[in-house]
Amino acid sequence: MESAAKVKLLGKGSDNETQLLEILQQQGWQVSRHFLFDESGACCCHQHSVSDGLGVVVLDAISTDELRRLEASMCGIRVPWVAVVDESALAVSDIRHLILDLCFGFVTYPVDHESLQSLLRNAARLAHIQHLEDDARGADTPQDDVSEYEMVGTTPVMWDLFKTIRKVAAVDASVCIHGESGTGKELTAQAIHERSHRSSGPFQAINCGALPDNLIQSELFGHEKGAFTGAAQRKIGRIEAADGGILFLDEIGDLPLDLQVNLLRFLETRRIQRIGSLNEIDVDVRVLAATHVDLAKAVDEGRFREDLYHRLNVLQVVVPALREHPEDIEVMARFFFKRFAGEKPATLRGFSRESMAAMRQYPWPGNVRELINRIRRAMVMCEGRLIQPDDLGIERRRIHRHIRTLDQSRDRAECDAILSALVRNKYCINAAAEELDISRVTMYRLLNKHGIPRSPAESSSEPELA
Ligand SMILES: Nc1ncnc2c1ncn2[C@@H]1O[C@H](COP(=O)(O)OP(=O)(O)OP(=O)(O)O)[C@@H](O)[C@H]1O
Repeated sequence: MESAAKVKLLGKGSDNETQLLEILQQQGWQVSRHFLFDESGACCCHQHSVSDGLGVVVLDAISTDELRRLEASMCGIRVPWVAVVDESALAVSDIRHLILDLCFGFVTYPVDHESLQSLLRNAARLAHIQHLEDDARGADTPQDDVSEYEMVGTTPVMWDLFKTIRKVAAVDASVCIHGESGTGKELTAQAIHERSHRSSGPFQAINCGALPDNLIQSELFGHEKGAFTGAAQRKIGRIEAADGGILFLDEIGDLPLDLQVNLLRFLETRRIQRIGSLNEIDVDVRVLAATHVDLAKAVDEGRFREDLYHRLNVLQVVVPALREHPEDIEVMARFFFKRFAGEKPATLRGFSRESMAAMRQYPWPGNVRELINRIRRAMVMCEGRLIQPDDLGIERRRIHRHIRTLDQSRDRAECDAILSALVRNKYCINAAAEELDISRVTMYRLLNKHGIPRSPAESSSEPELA
């Protein structure tokens, strides 16, 4: 634990620091003193980091902007931080957050020598067991917890989805689940299954786009031994295996046309014939299908049978894209953080505010699946205490930062309101303007002012605010 006796004292060069330096030296700590910010205003505490010591950060006369830079920098340093702060500064929420999120503890002026000594000793002990823990941690197994099928969402669009799931689960008709890739279509199908009277029966899922044409027939309907070359054993198909339960046909738009005929026949007769068999078998299965393509268009273009479309599309469920409910991102992020907590380093505590802001503004082309992947990777790779935008692989320059004045705050609120209205109205500018109760002309002026894209396709170059 000797190495933990090293203390880095960081501040803006105040007299308080000079006194602290003397106190710490008297107490026997090996102290080195450093400036928090360089001449350009960049926070340089990471330049002075030690992997085996303690950090004392003096939060005297520090602006909101400096706090943000400090937070980002401290996050990347795995040492226990002790803050020294004026009692009055605890009224500032940014300072409170920095202490709560990143510090082991804090002391206020006038500094009580004994309290500081005991705080630092405890911090040093914590650093010591942290090292032991880090050394002991091998390859943890991923933790897929019991809430695997739990759907998270607190926004009106998600409440609508939950309501629809409950209604649809109560009946036995076919359902077509529409939604972009990774939005949660399969999870929706599982939720319908769980809430339906078939919940004690099987849930069989098959991705119609993932199997070669020659295999999908036997995968769906099964085959008898010797039915074709390579059919060494009898195989029960997914439809038969789902007897008494639910068959989930993902990417139904990819089902080859000849198999669409067979599926339609099954839906009409509720009977199947294994390949190579002359017998028909009664099967009691409810079919849920999912698609990320516009099936009605596929019908118009002759790629999907109209009769099958109507058979499957008795009830519809639309799963919203993540960008349509960005307000859910925070709660989802925390949910997935908990789910994969077993894979994270012990020091990692959560997300920085910058990363939360970045996630809210990112367009999420891969939806919830992409959110999960980015969070999971960030949790494994992050070396600091809070996940930063870089850990998530989301570009920092796209994030709204450094708000200094009331005007800038208003600008940001205006920009956020316009973006949300556009997303809610699927980028229909008239509808968004109407919702915001402004004219089209004003809407265009504001779009130009904030550099907001006029269509989702343009949204990869998001606006940047001061
Ligand atoms: N609302 C949600 N709450 C919690 N987890 C979710 C939610 N929506 C989706 N997920 C998770 O996101 C991942 C992707 O969901 P799912 O596989 O259901 O999407 P999908 O739309 O079927 O994808 P694809 O189009 O690729 O088939 C899964 O791990 C799922 O558990």
